[in-house]
Amino acid sequence: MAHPATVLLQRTYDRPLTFGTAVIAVLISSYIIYYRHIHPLHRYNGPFIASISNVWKLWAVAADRMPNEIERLHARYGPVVRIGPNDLSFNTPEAVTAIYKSGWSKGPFYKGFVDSGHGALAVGMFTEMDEERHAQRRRIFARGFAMPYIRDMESIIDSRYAILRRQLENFARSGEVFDLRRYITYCTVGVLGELAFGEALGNQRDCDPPKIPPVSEVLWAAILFGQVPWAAIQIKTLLAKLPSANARALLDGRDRMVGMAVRNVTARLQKPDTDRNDMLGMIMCVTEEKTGKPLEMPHIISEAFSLLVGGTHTTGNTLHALFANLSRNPECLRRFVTELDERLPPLKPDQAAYHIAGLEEKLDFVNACIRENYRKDPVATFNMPRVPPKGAVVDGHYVPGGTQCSVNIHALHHNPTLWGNDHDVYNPDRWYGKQPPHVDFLNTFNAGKRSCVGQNLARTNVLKIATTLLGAYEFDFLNTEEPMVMVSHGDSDLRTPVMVKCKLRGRWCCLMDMCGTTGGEYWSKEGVRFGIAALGRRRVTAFAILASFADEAQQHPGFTNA
Ligand code: HEM
Repeated sequence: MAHPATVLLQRTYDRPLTFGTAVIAVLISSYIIYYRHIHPLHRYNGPFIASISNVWKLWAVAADRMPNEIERLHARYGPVVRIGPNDLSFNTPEAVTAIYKSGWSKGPFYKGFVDSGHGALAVGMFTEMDEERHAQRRRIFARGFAMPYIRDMESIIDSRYAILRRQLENFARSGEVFDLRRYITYCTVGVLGELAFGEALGNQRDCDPPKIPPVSEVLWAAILFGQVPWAAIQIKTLLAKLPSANARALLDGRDRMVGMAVRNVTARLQKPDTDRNDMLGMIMCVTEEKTGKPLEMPHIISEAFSLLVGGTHTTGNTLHALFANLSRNPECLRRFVTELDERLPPLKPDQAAYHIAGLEEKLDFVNACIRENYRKDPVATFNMPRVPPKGAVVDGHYVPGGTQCSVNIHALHHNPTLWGNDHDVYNPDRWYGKQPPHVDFLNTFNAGKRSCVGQNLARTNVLKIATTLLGAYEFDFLNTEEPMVMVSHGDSDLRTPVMVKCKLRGRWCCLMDMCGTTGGEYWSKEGVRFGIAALGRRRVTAFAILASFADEAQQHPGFTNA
């Protein structure tokens, strides 16, 4: 009788397909058994598919649902969820402290942001995994993002707001309906361009959409690649071959944006002696701490790329959400405007916006509205994993070294144990009262040494634009019955338009163009303009000023000259 081993070999030889299938089945079962029952994260709950592959994360990003899905998983499984074979998600402030304030490095996810196959980009501040090199790079940027620099540059920032106001004043005059989001986007992109590159980006004057940096597409691609960084190049090749316009747009967006960064840096290098103290100029002047050499071109381009990605879409989207939230809460809008009227003097006729110095301190309810918007609709909503070098405890849970740990900002801001069951409701009053939520509950700009370096600029833009627009114009919001649809490519994007009609509010009505000093840059109420015209443009009389415009008129040089 033949030996059993010989029989088995003989059968294997006879039926190779069956044997092959059996081997594959054994390997797959062992893989699943390992990740489900032996792997150090096996005791953490989460979707089955997430425990054995990164397919769940890929799906959540591809479907634009990552933040909402993470929120849903926490509601189901509690404060810690396994969202990948080697990934844990948390949703508590204690976890924010442990993960982001302990100096852990960024996880392999961030390799998705480094160009896969494109020569121009090097590792930059945002993607740098080495903490020491990151700290050096961040020191370079520190001056450019500090509040004193932003105050110094305020007149340049305001020059962009002046264009925004002229656009709105044209709409006020024509009575046309428009989508406020568009004009805010052009303005915030313009501001970033001025500060970062010394020249406007995005063509604010002509409102030319192709000139807006395609940040959404870039983030979508980077975040998708980041879920499986070891397969980024293969995914890119696959996407390029798909007969899908969306896939093309994704890849084109990334290439277009790299192109924008290269163009801006090249243009800036050609005028090294410009007296404009922009951020790129600062970066070009610095030298690497260790070598004493100036930064090489791919590094400069990479930092320019980070500024474009980090600084444009985020600020614009925050403001879009703020206007959408206020328009759906008329009582909040009324209190916001009343506080502006009570606490701020009218803008002077030649002032495009309020000065940032002391502005926040003068306002309470306005700050609560902005803070609540940062809470309910944070825009940076991709998972931002950090990796402990060795085993650590996060919010009472043991985490082995090398695990990707993250607190999704949206999930934290919608954790019912922190905010109550009305976490989906826009309610600025939750920031009032004897016990407002702890400041650590809010993590819009993330925490620790890799938190948002541009937050001073972002906060400045949000506060100045919101106060100026709502102080100067009365908006008729037209589509407030439509639900606010936020889609997340990783930076949440308000898809619902903010359709408005606007008119100048009486107390802001400007006499400037009546006095003929600005070449018609400002608009005035028809009735008053009429009266002035009859009297001659430079003769502003008490008749024309009437009581409600007296303050503005008296501050205007044209008044004293008249
Ligand atoms: C409302 C507006 C903004 C929000 C919500 C926001 C949010 C964030 C968040 C959450 C991070 C941390 C990302 C991570 O850990 O992976 C970050 C980093 C960063 N942000 Fe912002 N940001 C905003 C505006 C800006 C602006 C205006 C700029 C530049 C002008 C900017 C530039 C950056 C850069 C360069 C980083 C990387 C910092 C580092 O790794 O050290 N951001 N931002």
